[in-house]
Amino acid sequence: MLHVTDVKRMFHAGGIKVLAVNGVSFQVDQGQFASIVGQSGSGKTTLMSLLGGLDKPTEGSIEMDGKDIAKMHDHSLIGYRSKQIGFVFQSYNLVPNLTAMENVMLPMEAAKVPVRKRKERAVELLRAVGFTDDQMKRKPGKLSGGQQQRVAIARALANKPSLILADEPTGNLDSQTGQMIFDLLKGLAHSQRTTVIVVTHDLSMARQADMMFQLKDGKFIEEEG
Ligand SMILES: Nc1ncnc2c1ncn2[C@@H]1O[C@H](COP(=O)(O)OP(=O)(O)OP(=O)(O)O)[C@@H](O)[C@H]1O
Repeated sequence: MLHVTDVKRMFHAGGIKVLAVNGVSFQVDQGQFASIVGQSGSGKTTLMSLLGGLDKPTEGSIEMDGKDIAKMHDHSLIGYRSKQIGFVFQSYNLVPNLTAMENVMLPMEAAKVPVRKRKERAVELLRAVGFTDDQMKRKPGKLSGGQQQRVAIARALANKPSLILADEPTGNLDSQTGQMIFDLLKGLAHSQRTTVIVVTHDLSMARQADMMFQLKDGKFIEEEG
């Protein structure tokens, strides 16, 4: 379903050319849980931006269900992002003055899902990430980091995306909570048949994915370390 072929992304910084992504190819099937691991500056965030349609490659193709997003115009990319991609960030990015329920309902409101359906789906998703009815009514400030990330994951799933992109989703969590979030994402990839790609710099976590890609200087390398 996701087919990336020889993707490059070059930046010009102060007269110097930087190949942040330098010829990356891979394929991930529906419902697979993949990890991208690499040190700081290896090109992880740049690659995720390209996959999420937030940036365009200098060369190469990124086919999602047969459509090359590298060739899409800006208005089609906006549609691609809102309908097909769910984003999960290191810093959760929840709206602080909305409850967990309301945060999960927000993307459905943007997609014009009827109110009753929004509520039903938000409850279903929050239960799937382990929330009780009482916790659903709390605002982010009254939830732990791990719980906030669970809300963010439920929100990312709201519009039934084909692909979830999670950039360092466990980066702000202690190792035990981080492992639980990682397991949750893996379980959801399989149970909801949503492809999940997680970026991490934690090799031991990355190894637990169905497939692991190791980035170094913008290229995939054979596993090391
Ligand atoms: N907008 C930009 N302009 C110029 N250079 C950039 C730009 N974005 C990224 N780079 C360069 O591309 C390389 C890859 O950066 P990127 O942010 O993708 O790495 P990363 O693996 O996500 O790092 P980190 O783990 O620190 O977030 C780095 O050398 C970076 O300086």
